[in-house]
Amino acid sequence: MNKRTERRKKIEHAFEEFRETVGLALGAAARDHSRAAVAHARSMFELWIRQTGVTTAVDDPAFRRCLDNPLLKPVIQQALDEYQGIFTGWTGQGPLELHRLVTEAAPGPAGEPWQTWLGHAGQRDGSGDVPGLWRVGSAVIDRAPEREEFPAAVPLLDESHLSFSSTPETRAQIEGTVEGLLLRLISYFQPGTVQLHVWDVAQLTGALPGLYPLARAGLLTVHDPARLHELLDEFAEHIRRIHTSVLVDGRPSLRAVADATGKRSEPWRVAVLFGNRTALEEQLQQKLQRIARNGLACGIQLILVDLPITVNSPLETIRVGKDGVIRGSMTGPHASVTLDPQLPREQVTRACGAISEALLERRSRVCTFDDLLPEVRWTGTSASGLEAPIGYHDGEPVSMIIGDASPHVLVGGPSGSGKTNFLYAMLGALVSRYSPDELELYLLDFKEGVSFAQFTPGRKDPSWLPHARLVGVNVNADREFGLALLKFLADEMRRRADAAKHHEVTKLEELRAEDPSGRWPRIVAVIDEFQYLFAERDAVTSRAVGLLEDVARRGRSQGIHLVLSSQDVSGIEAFWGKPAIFEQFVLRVALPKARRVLAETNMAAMEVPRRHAVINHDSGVRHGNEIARVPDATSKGTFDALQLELWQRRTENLPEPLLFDGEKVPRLSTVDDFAELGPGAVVPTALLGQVIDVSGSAAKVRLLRSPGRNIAAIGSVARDATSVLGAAALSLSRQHDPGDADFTVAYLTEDATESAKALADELTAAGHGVDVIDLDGIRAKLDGLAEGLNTRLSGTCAETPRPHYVLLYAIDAAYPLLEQKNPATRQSGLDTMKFVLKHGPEFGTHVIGWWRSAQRLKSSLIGGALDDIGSWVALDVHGQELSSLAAGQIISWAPRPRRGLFFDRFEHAKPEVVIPFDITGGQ
Ligand SMILES: Nc1ncnc2c1ncn2[C@@H]1O[C@H](COP(=O)(O)OP(=O)(O)OP(=O)(O)O)[C@@H](O)[C@H]1O
Repeated sequence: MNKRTERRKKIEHAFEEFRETVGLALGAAARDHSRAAVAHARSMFELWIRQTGVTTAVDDPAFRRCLDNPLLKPVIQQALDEYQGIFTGWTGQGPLELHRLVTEAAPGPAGEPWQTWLGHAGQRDGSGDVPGLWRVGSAVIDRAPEREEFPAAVPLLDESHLSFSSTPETRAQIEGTVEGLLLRLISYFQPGTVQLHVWDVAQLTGALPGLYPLARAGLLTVHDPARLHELLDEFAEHIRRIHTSVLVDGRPSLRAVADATGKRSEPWRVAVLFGNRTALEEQLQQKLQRIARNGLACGIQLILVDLPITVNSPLETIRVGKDGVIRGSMTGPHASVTLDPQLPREQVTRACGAISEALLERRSRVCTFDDLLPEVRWTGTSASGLEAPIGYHDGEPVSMIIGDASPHVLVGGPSGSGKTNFLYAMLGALVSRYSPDELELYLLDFKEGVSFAQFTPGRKDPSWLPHARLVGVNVNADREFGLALLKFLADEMRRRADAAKHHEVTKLEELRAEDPSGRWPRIVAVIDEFQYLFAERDAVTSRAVGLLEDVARRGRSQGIHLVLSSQDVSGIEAFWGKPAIFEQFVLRVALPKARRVLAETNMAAMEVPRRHAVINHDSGVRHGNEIARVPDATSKGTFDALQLELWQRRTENLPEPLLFDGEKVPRLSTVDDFAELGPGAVVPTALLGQVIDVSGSAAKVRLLRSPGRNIAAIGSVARDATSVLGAAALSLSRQHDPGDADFTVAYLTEDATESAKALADELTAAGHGVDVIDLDGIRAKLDGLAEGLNTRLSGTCAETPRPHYVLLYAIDAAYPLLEQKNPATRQSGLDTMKFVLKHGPEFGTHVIGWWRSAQRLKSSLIGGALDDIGSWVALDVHGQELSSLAAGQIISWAPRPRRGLFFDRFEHAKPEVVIPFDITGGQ
């Protein structure tokens, strides 16, 4: 091969190499380009997936084409792996856990499907656990790898308000959800525990028609579209009331009170307000905001539908988006909610009907007297007050509290409205809770009839009420008895105040703490038909008003409480004229159609049905109204059975209550003051009758050996006058040993004969010397007495004079005889009588005489001799005839049967009423 050829080959080879090298370089570049292009495509693809979301991307048809591209597959796979990785904690676990939580927080009708509860009335009373959540539907997390459902629920009652916003297309669906939610609420609790209020801006009726049967039982109120302000005002007032009367001890909410006391005292009020997507006018908006802010603590729950509002309180929302997707604040923005389907209309109506029925039935269930009584008797302590149920409302007890905040009670209602029955129910509830050491009762009934008499032992029923210390019946003619009771209470109040002062405290509660061994029961004084006490414009009324004012104002701190009952409070001028008294009667009880017991604008008593009462612890203002059905407490087997049971429980040493029966004439022999008399008295005391006081004491005249100690019975009523003389003689007789006293019994008219002789027989039987004389012997007797006194006056007799009681029956009948003068001495028999009256007492000779008129007494005792009658009992004699016998004071006294006016110049400032004793048939 030549050189040329060789060189050529070399060149060709070099070119070959060059080409090869260029080819290699170009191939590598193309490969790099293609690799970069794939990487870029993958990155772009990944970016797109990330931006769109892998789950959305997977659903995109354009995207689906890329799924087959093997170059992009790994990108998808990686995104899907990552996405699955993110949900590993959720898938399978999350929804299950939510199921568990909601089942726990929303038990029974709060969360279960309607088939298990719709149509049955709930049993829970709201005091125990309240569901934390209430189901509205289900939800799914939009982008979860598995579309696993979980329940969607919202907190309600006490926790949060709820707001829905819908689209026009979904409004009906939202209404269905609201209906379902409300049914869950009312089916969970006892009927009455949740009350519904519905307001729809657009329509008078229409919203939630399935619930209308609830209105029958007052569980649902549909409000007028134009009157939202009324509903809001009502709620605002409710909030105020709860704050001023229930949340008074620092507890922040009704829920807190229920947790502490174990009792939900107020129903929940749920207001469902349907709007039209425009805001309310400013004023309503503000009211609604205030209610939203303060309502939850007071049991008010708002459910708003399409009512735009911003609130500064917990508010859950459920909104339907423009895309039709429903989202809730509980489930968050990534979950779409499927609301539970609307409940079948027919079943809803039927269920609401059944719930209403259940409530009406429970309300009408006759709560019995026994329902008012505690299972265990006498366990209550009255240190800080008295509290007892007196009736029921919606099956729940309604209590009354007598204590520092509501010390006195005013009960009103027309005749037949049930006042007496109410008082029995109240007393039954109290006496079964508090023992006689905790509570004492003073019971006064001005009504004709003897309704309180059953508290004392009777002939048929020996039992008596252990708490009763005093029972007054048939006292309408004896207003003085009301006065006596008030006086007793005022005295007791002072005694307690002194004891408190001694222990350096001011109130009964503190006194009891300082003096634990002392007996300081609360005292409740009940005066039925108390208007009789103020019936006249006289001294009794003015004294009663003064005492009542004192007790009403100061009794509260000393544990002395008044319960005044009347058929017509408005007629009691004396009472109304004294607002200071009236204000103290904070607790008002109005029976049906009662007038003026409650505040003037409070008409509740006009609407309350028979056998119900309005109980108001707020001086009768409207927001304090509580309605109670009062059980029958007067039929056989109610109060009487309780009394028998408590009577058997009483301690041995408990004394019987004192009975004052205005219709009964007290027997001398049964009076304590008589029984206590015995021989050896330093100053003999004559008992003339029973005075009207709380201890049933006798009118006493101490027969000192001093001038003026003679006694006159004045008036024409033989029965009463002879009683006065007889009781005086018999009581004096007991104070002398047989034979130690002399009695003269002079009967000078026919109608005195029988009683005078009977008395003489009794005195003789007691062993005393008795000289019985008639008209024939009177002059000689008086002359003899005068002679004896003369001897003593002249000092010729040194013997101690014997007590001598001279009983002159109708002495004025002997005046014609006595007026004749003794020709020798020029003295008349009347002069002799005056002499005996004047000088007798100093020597133990006391005249106890009956003059048949005041005029006759006065005419025979002219010239200062009237002063020798130091004490008297006037019977059918008018007040003005008596002034000269009572140091000239004006005496207002209108005679009344079986009553006398007693005055003892040496003891009394004013006369007092007495009841002449029954002394017939011996003591
Ligand atoms: N809650 C009730 N349940 C059953 N019966 C009742 C109830 N309240 C009242 N009664 C009955 O109604 C009647 C009248 O009641 P009550 O005597 O208590 O009325 P009142 O207002 O005291 O009437 P009055 O002033 O005329 O005496 C009585 O027969 C009583 O038994």
